Amino acid sequence: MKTVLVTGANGQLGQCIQKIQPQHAKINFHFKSSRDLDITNVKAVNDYFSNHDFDYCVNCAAYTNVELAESEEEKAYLVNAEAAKYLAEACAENNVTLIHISTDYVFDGTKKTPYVETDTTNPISVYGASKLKGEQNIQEIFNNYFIIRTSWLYAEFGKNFYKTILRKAEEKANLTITTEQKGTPTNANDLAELIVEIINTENKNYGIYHFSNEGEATWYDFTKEIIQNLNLAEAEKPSLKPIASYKTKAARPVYSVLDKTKVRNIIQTISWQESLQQLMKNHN
Ligand SMILES: NC(=O)C1=CN([C@@H]2O[C@H](COP(=O)(O)OP(=O)(O)OC[C@H]3O[C@@H](n4cnc5c(N)ncnc54)[C@H](OP(=O)(O)O)[C@@H]3O)[C@@H](O)[C@H]2O)C=CC1
Ligand SMILES: Cc1cn([C@H]2C[C@H](O)[C@@H](COP(=O)(O)OP(=O)(O)O[C@H]3O[C@@H](C)C(=O)[C@@H](O)[C@H]3O)O2)c(=O)[nH]c1=O
Repeated sequence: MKTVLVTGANGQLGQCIQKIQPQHAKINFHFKSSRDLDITNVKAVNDYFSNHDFDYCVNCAAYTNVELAESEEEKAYLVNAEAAKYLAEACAENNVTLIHISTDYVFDGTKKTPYVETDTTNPISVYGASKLKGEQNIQEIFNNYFIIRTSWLYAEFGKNFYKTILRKAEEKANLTITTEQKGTPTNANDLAELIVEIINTENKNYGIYHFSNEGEATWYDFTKEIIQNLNLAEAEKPSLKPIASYKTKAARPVYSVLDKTKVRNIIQTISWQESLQQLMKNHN
């Protein structure tokens, strides 16, 4: 039996892990929402670790509003960098393995081929910079971590681009979506499977890993695929127009496809289209 703390458990990824809990009876999960355990409260974190005997901490807690982070820099760094340090310190102190999630936005997007784990980071947004600082803080403290960088997460839970498009489709809004960035949409349910696989196999190959679904897409391509999979007659579908750029406060990498060679030693990866279709078959 392994005992696992999941922080930020009511977010998108946290809920995906909660969903598969019944299939993993050998894991004793402690799901903690932001209300139950505020990871920026160092005393609360240390007390919680002292009172339990965890094998793993899966940190799903984060400040994820890329736009708002530009004007709430302090808050973004507190959650994404400082609190990641508190968790790493508590993990080091209590001999707990930390599974921490990071992002493709740690890169600047100037590469033209998939990013490998050792590529130079150079975030171009506050969110990306705060997540990178979180990675660095963890690495300075100990070695027993998995930092999983992923991209463009979506699921049936929480707030994400996929759900925004479903809502707009329902409203029959006219969609104008950018072709400026290329990355890989990733079903957060697949990331949840990877995390549980690491725990179940007691994988000790610590380090940074890149994980996403396979293939590449622009946000426009992703939207087109979502609309194609909607259970609606053609006439009922929303109109969709590609645009060169969509005005935003935060800059986003124009290219952020991740190389999955390393993570394929742990889990098989599937194409983003296949994973999207599976999700939409079950939720439409
Ligand atoms: N979403 C995406 O597209 C991507 C996400 N990632 C990373 O994946 C991870 C999971 O993201 P995702 O599930 O989508 O994010 P969500 O925003 O859906 O969930 C984050 C959760 O963290 C909680 N949280 C925020 N502050 C604190 C705090 N101080 N203490 C405890 N909990 C807190 C939030 O709670 P509340 O709502 O109550 O504040 C929320 O439930 C994050 O590390 C993110 O950076 C990486 C790439 C892509
Ligand atoms: C709503 C909307 C957005 N866009 C553009 C804006 C932006 O360039 C792109 C993506 O929009 P979003 O703001 O929803 O996505 P964004 O918040 O940038 O998503 C990111 O979230 C963080 C947490 C990550 O870690 C990243 O991997 C990535 O998933 O789509 C349109 O072109 N049309 C629209 O109607």
